[in-house]
Order: sequence, then structure tokens, then C-alpha cells
Amino acid sequence: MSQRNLTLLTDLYELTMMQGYFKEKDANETVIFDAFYRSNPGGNGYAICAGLEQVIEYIKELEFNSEDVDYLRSTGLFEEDFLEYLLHFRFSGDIYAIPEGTVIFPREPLVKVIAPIMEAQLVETALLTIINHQSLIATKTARVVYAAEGDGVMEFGLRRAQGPDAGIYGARAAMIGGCVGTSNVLAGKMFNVPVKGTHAHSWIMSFPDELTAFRSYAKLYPKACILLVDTYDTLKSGVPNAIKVFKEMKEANIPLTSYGIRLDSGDLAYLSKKAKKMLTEAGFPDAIISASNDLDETLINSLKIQGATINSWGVGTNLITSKDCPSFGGVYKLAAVLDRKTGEFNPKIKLSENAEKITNPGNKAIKRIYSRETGKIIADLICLEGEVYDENHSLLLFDPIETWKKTHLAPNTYTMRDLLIPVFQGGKCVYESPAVMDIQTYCKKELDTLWDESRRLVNPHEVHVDLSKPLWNMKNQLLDNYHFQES
Ligand SMILES: Nc1ncnc2c1ncn2[C@@H]1O[C@H](COP(=O)(O)OP(=O)(O)OP(=O)(O)O)[C@@H](O)[C@H]1O
Ligand SMILES: O=P(O)(O)OC[C@H]1O[C@H](OP(=O)(O)OP(=O)(O)O)[C@H](O)[C@@H]1O
Ligand SMILES: O=C(O)c1cccnc1
Repeated sequence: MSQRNLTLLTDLYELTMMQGYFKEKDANETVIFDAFYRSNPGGNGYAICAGLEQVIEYIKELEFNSEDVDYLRSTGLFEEDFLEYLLHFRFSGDIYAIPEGTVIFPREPLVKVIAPIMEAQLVETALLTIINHQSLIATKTARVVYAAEGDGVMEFGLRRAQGPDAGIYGARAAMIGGCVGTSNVLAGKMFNVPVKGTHAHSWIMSFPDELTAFRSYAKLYPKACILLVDTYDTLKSGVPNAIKVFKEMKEANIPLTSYGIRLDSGDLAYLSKKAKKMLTEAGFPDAIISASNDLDETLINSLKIQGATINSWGVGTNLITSKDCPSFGGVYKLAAVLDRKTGEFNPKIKLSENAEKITNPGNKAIKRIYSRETGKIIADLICLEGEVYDENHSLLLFDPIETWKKTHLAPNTYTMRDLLIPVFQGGKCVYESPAVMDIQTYCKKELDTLWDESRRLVNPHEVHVDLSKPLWNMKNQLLDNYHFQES
């Protein structure tokens, strides 16, 4: 929540390293850090990035107050000159980021921080916790919404979220990923997104009988009258009583605009088909049949295959916790250090036994390449800042590991777009976050740029993320230099 001071929301080592930079190094040395992730969550073919607005709020409000400094002093780890520096600390650097709601792929920088090393180091933890959480939930939601094949998906997870923050910002991310509404009222207010809901079993149980409970609900909420039919017996009591109430509404000339039932237990395929038949025969073919009960994309997909007649889905636990894949795995790595003498960035690389974990050095940009004919993504190209491409020329892409795998794009058959946009310049925010519902609209368009092969839930086709020749050369040069030093 934006009013809180999140300045100390960091791992202790960021602060101990900051003090080290302050004392042992040129504290103002400008560096580049990249935030990126290594593999798509939950076996998905892509991810949706989310959380930038909260990162921006966090950076804008970064400020150590005297209580923060007193607390740090009490740890006994920090010296007075450093604590004094913290009292005047402000973020003064540049940040580039991929806008929220964009389809993203592994290894591409989602956020690039160019700042004095002490500042760039401090923001690592909060930036990652925000981006990792919201991107995870937005991606999970995109899968659930895909399985629902155009039916509305409501986010019902607050009660099962891992605490208030996960509930609030998870709801925000779920809206970005495509939910039609959330049951979370605070999220509705904070982000100006639709709030939706039905009623609980307790409502039915608090009345002497189910019919009276339904009648009372319909009287109060005739315009959004979804009745929960499984408290006692779905087909023998719940659905017949709901039909009775809908008939009474019809007879009283109350317009039946948004009305129907919610199933929350039992065999949802069987019950929905039976309920649909009963509602249709009673003259209510357009009644909404919504379902909930530990749903996720796999179950929704299975229910579709079984011919379930459900057309509205309430999804809680599995979505808000991303239960099958509980973390996003975004990391934040040093990519370059400015050489004050030359004014050039010296690229830095992190080595690993695992080729996937070797970082991409330098000051980078990302070009998204689309087919001019279909508008679909062909590949992403990570290149060095300043590389110039011309869509009127041919383009040769190659796999950065299996370099013999090449794709040749003929002139004028593709278009290119820069993914990273300026967010902070010299410490000043230069970007205004769109409204969440506008991000959702943008995200839907983004998802349309994926081939269906990359959207399918199981074993999706991986979109290629290639390196430009200059970046590939730089990376290999650094690897060679390292091995040369070793030998
Ligand atoms: N036709 C179906 N195919 C696959 N899964 C289903 C089907 N119908 C329901 N499910 C799912 O099976 C799981 C268990 O449902 P089950 O009916 O066993 O328990 P329940 O009726 O929810 O009992 P409870 O009253 O304790 O909630 C839920 O996740 C539910 O969504
Ligand atoms: O199953 P989820 O995907 O997590 O969706 C949210 C669940 O929360 C409610 O159940 P709960 O038992 O908490 O309350 P209720 O009495 O309203 O059913 C609702 O009926 C759903 O089953
Ligand atoms: O409004 C609902 O039906 C609802 C809200 C939260 C959790 N389960 C259901």
C-alpha cells in the first residue's frame, strides 16, 4: 500500500554492501543492473509482466527517515558517516522497463536500472518481490482465462491468499491477466476495477429454508441475482428453488438481467448439464451457470471437454497463490560498470556451470520482431543499446547456444518494436502508469500476438529469444577472457 514507508523492505546484505561501497569504493560509480527471469512459470510458454506501478511508487518514496536510521544504528553494523549519508538518500538514476501487461520471455531484462551502485544495489529486493509476485499471478491468470475460452473468470482468492498484500496485489495482477472482476473490495477501490460476487452458504443456512433465503436475496439484488444452489441438494432442492424464484421475478415483471446459479461442489460437469436442462425447460435458457470449488486451468479445461455448461468461473486458491508454481524466479544481476575515463560501460558477466545461468553482459535493449503478415511474434532479439536495425533490410537471427540454427527474415516481412521504455530519468519519474483496466486491454492485445502453439497449456512452443551478433560477440569475448586468465 503506497502510504507505507517501504525503504527498509530490503535484505540486510543490500545495506551492508551499500556501506561497503560507501567506504571502500567510488560510491558514485554508475552501474547497470538487469531484472530478468530464467524460465516461464508453471510450464507456460510465456509470462505477463506486472508490478511496475508499485515499483515506481516504491522508488519515488524511497527515503530513510530518522526512525529508520535509528533502527539501523541499533543493529551495531553501520557507522555514523554512512548513516548520515542514508538520511539524504534519494534515487537519482535511470530506470527502463517493459510496460505492465506485456508478454515476456525468459532472459530478457524486464527492468534495467542505471544508477550509482549504492542506489542500484538497494532497490534489488523490493523490486524483485513486487515484480515476481505480480508477474506470477498475472501469468497464472492468463492461463486460467485461456482455459475458460471467453467465459468470465472472477478472482475469489482473498481469503486464501498469503496475507493481505498478496490478496490486494494478487487481485491487481489477476485483473491485468484477464479476470472480469474480483471479490476483493479494497482492490476494487484502490485500482478502480470491477468488484463482483454472489453469496455464501451461510446466507442460506441463516434462513429457516433455502427458498426463503433465495427470495430474500432476489428481492435485495434483482440485477445481479446468482443463487448458490448446493447447500442442501443441488438438483432436488437448489435448482428447483432457484427456478421458483426466477419465475416469481418474471411474474412480478422484474427484469432478469444478470441472473443464474452457482455450483460449488459435486460433479460440476454432471450438475451443470442437469441444471442447464432444468433451467431451459423452465424458460430460463440464458441463466448464468457459474462454478467454483478449487478450480484451476486444468480443471476448467477438463470441464470444457466434458461438455459442462458452465459459463462463468469463480477461481480462488489456485489462482491467487499460483498453487502449482508458487514463485516466479526473477533475478537481478549486474550487467555493466561505467568507466569514468572512457565514458563507456564495461560489460560484466556472471559465469555458471549451467549455460542457462550465464548472464548477458552490457547495456542492452530488446527488440520484439513481428511477422508483418500476421502480426504474430517471430522472436525477440536482445541486443546492445544503440544497435540500429532497418526493417527494409534482411535480418539473420541465430540461436545463441546452437548457433547453427538460423532464421533469415527477408526485407519488409517483419516489424520491430523496442520493449524497454524510460521510466525514471535522473531520479525523476517520466512515465505514467496506465489504469489497470487499460493494462488489461493492452494485455489482451499482447496475448493475441502469440501463436496459439505458444499459448496452449501443455508443452507450449517456446518463442525464441536470440542475441544480436554484437552482444553474442561481447559475451563470448568475456568468456574467452575469463578462461584465458584462468589458464
Ligand atoms: N466433472 C469434474 N471433472 C473434474 N473435476 C471435477 C469435476 N467436478 C468437480 N471437480 C473438481 O473435483 C474437486 C473435488 O470435488 P468434490 O466433488 O470431490 O468435492 P466437493 O463436492 O467440493 O466437496 P466439498 O463439499 O467438501 O467442497 C474440486 O476441485 C472440483 O472442482
Ligand atoms: O475454491 P476456491 O477456488 O478457493 O474459490 C473460493 C471458494 O471460497 C468459497 O468457499 P468457502 O468454503 O470459503 O465459503 P462458502 O461458504 O462461501 O462456500 C467459495 O464457495 C469457493 O469455493
Ligand atoms: O462472491 C462469491 O461468490 C465468493 C467470494 C469469495 C469467495 N468465494 C465466493
